[in-house]
Amino acid sequence: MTDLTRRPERTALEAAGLGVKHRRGWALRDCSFRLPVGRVCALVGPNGAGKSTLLSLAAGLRRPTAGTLTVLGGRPGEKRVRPRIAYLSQHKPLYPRFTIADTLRMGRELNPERWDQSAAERLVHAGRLAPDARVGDLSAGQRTRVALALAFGKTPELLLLDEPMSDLDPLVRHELTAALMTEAAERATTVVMASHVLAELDCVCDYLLLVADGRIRLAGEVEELLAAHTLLIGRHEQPGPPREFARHTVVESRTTGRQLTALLRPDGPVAGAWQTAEPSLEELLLAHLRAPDAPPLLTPSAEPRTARAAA
Ligand SMILES: Nc1ncnc2c1ncn2[C@@H]1O[C@H](COP(=O)(O)OP(=O)(O)OP(=O)(O)O)[C@@H](O)[C@H]1O
Repeated sequence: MTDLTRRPERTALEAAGLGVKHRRGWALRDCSFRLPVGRVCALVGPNGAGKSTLLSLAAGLRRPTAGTLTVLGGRPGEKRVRPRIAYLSQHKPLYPRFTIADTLRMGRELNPERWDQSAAERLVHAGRLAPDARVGDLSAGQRTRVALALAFGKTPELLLLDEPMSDLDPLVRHELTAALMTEAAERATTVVMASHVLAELDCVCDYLLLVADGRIRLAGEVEELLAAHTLLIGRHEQPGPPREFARHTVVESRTTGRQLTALLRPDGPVAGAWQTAEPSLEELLLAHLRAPDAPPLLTPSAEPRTARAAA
């Protein structure tokens, strides 16, 4: 029976045929995906894959060369969208002459309707930073904390973070990740977080966008993407992949001595005497990063609705 009380999931980001061309080539090409609201999404890919380009498009800082990107139902950067987004770029620009208190005051004045002073201060206090300390005198990690405080204080519906934790020590990284998760859960904030630290994404993100060479390779719920793959280990002495794999999608297959390890997207049961397991998120990502030509996979919630409507 159809549940009529169930509202369709709203969309935080939707790309259709999205492309960005720089002087030397395409940074993003023919990207189509959807990110539903309320997800914590890892944005993963090798250096130069197009992650920062995608985030800066979503923040309204640059325009696509081709296709469209919709953010919270509007155009990136437009007046009704901009106040609902916080974007922390890799460079975390802050005014070095401002004190921390000045910086938070600026946040309050620029976002009078949404500002949450206590959310911003909680983060500053947890780092034992003095409000009268000058931003220019802080370490890189301390500046990251202040930049995150500014982003949290804005109480965004969509938080775009470009490698936010890269210059933090492990303890602070842990603490700030926990704070981020608490704030996101309390307000049902959608978070998109570009990161290279694969092991740390596992417990944090429930959605994944994998970009490689400017194209979307994987998109969707982490659980569904993991469940669609199987890791196989077993004895294999012939050259090339085993014949039993022919009807399945082989993402990656490696042989060390007589042992074969493969990541498959199986189409039914896999014949043969293999040890099988569901991959960890890190195993899934590493295999796809090593095999950029593997066919892309989008789960149903990550399929753009505009494309479906047009079909
Ligand atoms: N302003 C620019 N002018 C010319 N090319 C650019 C510009 N910005 C990015 N690019 C190119 O676009 C591609 C994607 O860059 P982008 O910074 O989006 O990648 P990334 O995935 O964020 O990489 P990283 O993990 O190293 O931060 C790269 O080839 C880069 O050289």
